Amino acid sequence: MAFLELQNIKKSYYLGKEEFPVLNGIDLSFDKGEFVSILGESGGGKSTLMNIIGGLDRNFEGIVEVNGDKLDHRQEKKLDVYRRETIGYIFQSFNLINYQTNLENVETSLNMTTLSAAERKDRAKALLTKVGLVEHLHKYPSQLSGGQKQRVAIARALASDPDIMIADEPTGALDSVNTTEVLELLKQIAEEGKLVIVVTHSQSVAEYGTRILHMADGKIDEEKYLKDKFLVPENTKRLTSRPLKSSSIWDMAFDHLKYKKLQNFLIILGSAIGVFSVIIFLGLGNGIKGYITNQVDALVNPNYQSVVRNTTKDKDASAAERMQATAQARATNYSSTTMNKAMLNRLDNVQGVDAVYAGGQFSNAVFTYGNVKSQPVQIQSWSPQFSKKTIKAGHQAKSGEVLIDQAYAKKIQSNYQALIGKTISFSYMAFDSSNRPVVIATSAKIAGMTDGGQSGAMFIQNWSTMQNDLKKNNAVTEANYAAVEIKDTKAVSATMKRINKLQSNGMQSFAGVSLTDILSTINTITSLASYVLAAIAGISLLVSAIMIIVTTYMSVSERTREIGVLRALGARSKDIRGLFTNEALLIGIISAVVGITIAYIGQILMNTALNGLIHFSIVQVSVGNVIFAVVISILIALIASFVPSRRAAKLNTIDALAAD
Ligand SMILES: Nc1ncnc2c1ncn2[C@@H]1O[C@H](COP(=O)(O)OP(=O)(O)OP(=O)(O)O)[C@@H](O)[C@H]1O
Repeated sequence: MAFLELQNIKKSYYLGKEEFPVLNGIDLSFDKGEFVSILGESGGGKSTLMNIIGGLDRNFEGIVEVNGDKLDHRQEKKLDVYRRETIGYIFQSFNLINYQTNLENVETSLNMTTLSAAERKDRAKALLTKVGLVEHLHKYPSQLSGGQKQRVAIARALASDPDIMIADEPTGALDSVNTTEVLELLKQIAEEGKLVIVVTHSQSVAEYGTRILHMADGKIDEEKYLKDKFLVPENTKRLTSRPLKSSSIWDMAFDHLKYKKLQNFLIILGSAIGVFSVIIFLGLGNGIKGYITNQVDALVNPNYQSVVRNTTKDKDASAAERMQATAQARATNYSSTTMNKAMLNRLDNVQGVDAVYAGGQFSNAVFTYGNVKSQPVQIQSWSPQFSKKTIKAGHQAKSGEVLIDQAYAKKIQSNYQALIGKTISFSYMAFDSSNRPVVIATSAKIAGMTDGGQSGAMFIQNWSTMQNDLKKNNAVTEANYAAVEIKDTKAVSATMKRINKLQSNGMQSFAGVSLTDILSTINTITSLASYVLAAIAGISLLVSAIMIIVTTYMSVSERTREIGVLRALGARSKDIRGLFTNEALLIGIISAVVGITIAYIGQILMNTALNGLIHFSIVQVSVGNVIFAVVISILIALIASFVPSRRAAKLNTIDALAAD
């Protein structure tokens, strides 16, 4: 029984419904050790027959039997294995992979065997030595002559130790010297016991073989035996094949990435800028939120909240609106705004409230030192709600003392701290029990200076000192606001809600805005703004996605032949998809790393630059932000490469090999 048998092979091409028969029933048998040349007119069907023998063409009629086993052309996986183990291809136009060295080209075929890395390297070197290219191992195909390229291709075809070597016009692009050298190599391969089938137009090339077949009109019309077939050595050690290793697919993707340096550098730069901007905006959002919280914490203690008596009947008014109404009512109907003991006790009994501190706030206070008058300001009693950090010089106001605003103190004299201990006069407006205005004109020792920052100027006395002045002038001494202490920071919001719900005579009793709520609103707005900015920055990621799509498409078209060669060597369609997906993934990963690095440097630079101004790290990139950016970058690369990689994987091998 022959090693390779073709029985009644028929093949037609169709143009619409019109049939163009190419092979009209071919019966042939081949043995190992034969060197068979196929001659024939152009368009006679030689290449078509080769593709069928080589397991590239699946649409034909008839039977191909190899070593007694029928080859099932419907099973793609089996054909992949068949090409990997049994067939070696040599093409007229060499079809070497241009971004791999000669050694790597041969190794690519060996990467589909179970040999170890060292064994693969040794075998690739030995094969290139055998074809006379030991000095050119690390050169690229573009650095070789045509004859040398074809010898690399022969070494690659031999790498997996196939039984059948198919060469379609292997000398078509070579001069006579190189032709002889290549034919000698092919003859040597046949002598080693392989079946060599060569398609040629040249009678002299055909004469090299052991048998000549002539094709015309899709049939073998002549067959001539020139010599005996070569003896097949027995028990030759065979290589075991395996699918292309995934590490090799990564290596190839990386090699191609390096080969197209400039193009990929630009894409990576574009994507990295996108990643950088997204991270920086998210980090800026964190920083601004942190900054606001920090600023507010520096001014007020979140565990103390201001509460005033409610004066409006409008139940739908927000707590802030009701507080505003009370502030206005102080000037027109003062007695409606004061809180007596019973009211303060009521507050104290609210679940979550740990203590209640009564206090007073009066507007239209004017301070006078020498002839330096202040603007009309508010004077208020010290509340535990205030942060001690607001006192910039001196100490808290004790009995008979007052804390004055630092900016005003500076206006009085430049060495303003020398004012501590000096007496200052001031007046403010209060009310008597009949709601008539009473001017409190008094004086106090300056205890120190405050800086209210964003919340404005702060003039502060202790409540009992203020009450004394009020009493002396027959003004109402009841509190007009209270600070409630809520020790459990998490309970602040809920406790304030309870206070706002308390009612008497059908209207709410109190009004109080939780600073925590305001803060969380501000923080929500800041987060939103930073997400919007990050999303805008994300547009550049979209652009990079488009760039990846375009380059992967371009890459697929440029590398169509490479795809064909890899398939002919036995790579599976999913290996081809992996090749392009991996390259896009590498771009995504490198972009993320570069983007994160620039963002990290940017964060340091921006924080250093702004630290003098705000004493706060305004960009605070979190680990979560970084992970988010990496995931987005990789996802975009994956999604962008999805369609082009699939297209590459689905390419028909014969068409791919015929690509220009
Ligand atoms: N994909 C295809 N679609 C339609 N017709 C095709 C296709 N491929 C090949 N043919 C036709 O099939 C016939 C045989 O082509 P094939 O390439 O096998 O011939 P060949 O003998 O190898 O020719 P040459 O010596 O010029 O390479 C030709 O007439 C060709 O036009």
